[in-house]
Amino acid sequence: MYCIFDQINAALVRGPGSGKGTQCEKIVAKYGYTHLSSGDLLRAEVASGSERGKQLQAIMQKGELVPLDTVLDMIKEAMIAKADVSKGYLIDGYPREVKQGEEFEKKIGAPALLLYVDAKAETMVKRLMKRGETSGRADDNEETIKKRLDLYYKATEPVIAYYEKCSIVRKVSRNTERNMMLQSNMTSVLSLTP
Ligand SMILES: Nc1nc2c(ncn2[C@@H]2O[C@H](COP(=O)(O)OP(=O)(O)OP(=O)(O)O)[C@@H](O)[C@H]2O)c(=O)[nH]1
Ligand SMILES: Nc1ccn([C@@H]2O[C@H](COP(=O)(O)OP(=O)(O)O)[C@@H](O)[C@H]2O)c(=O)n1
Ligand SMILES: [Mg+2]
Repeated sequence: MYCIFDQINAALVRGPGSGKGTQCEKIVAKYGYTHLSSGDLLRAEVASGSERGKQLQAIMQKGELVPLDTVLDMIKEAMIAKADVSKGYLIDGYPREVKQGEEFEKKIGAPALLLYVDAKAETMVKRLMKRGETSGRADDNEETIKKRLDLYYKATEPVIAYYEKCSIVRKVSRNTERNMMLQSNMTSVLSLTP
C-alpha cells in the first residue's frame, strides 16, 4: 500500500492480515489522508451484485489476484472522486506485483515514500483466523489465507525490492504486538518527507 498525491508523503506495504487497514485508520486520524483500500473497493463491487462483482468474488475467495486494469481503474476512479477534497491518498493493498506498480506510475503517478512493515507469517495467519470469526469475509479461512500469504511472498514482496531501487522504502519491523512502535516510526518517517 502506498500514498500517491500531490504533497507526496509516506507509503506502507504489508502482508495479508498484517494490519494495513488498522494502521491506515490511525494514519488517517493523525494526518488526514484519504484511505483507499483496494480490497474494500473490490468488496463493494462484489456487494453491489453486478456481473463484474460476481466475477471478482470468484477470484477473491480463492485468494488470487483480480485483473490489473480492473483494480487500477477502481482506484483511479476513487481518487478522482476525492481529488478536490483530498490532502493525499493512502493506497492500501496495491500494488500486489511489480507490474501493478509500473502501471500505476504510468496512469496516475509515482509514490514518494514506501514504508515496508513486515510481520511474521504466523502472526498474520493468527490475526486473520481471529478476524474470520466475525469479519464475514469469504477469504478469511485457513485455506485461502495460506494462498494469500503464498501470493504475497511470491508476487508482492518483489515490489519492495523494486521501490528500494529508487530508495523510497523505509523498513519497520512489526513483529511485536505493540502498534505504538509503528506509530512513532510513522511520525518520524512522515516528518522526514518533503
Ligand atoms: N494484536 C494485534 N492485532 C492487530 C494489529 N493490527 C491489526 N490487528 C488485527 O489483525 C486483523 C487484521 O488487521 P487488518 O488491519 O484488517 O489487516 P489488513 O492487512 O488490512 O488485512 P487484509 O485486508 O486482509 O489485507 C484485524 O482483526 C485487526 O484487528 C496489532 O498491531 N496487534
Ligand atoms: N490490488 C489488489 C487488492 C486486492 N485483491 C484481491 O482482494 C482480496 C482482498 O484484498 P485485501 O487487501 O483486503 O486483503 P489481503 O489480500 O491483503 O489479505 C485479495 O486477496 C485479492 O484476491 C487483488 O486481487 N488485487
Ligand atoms: Mg485490509
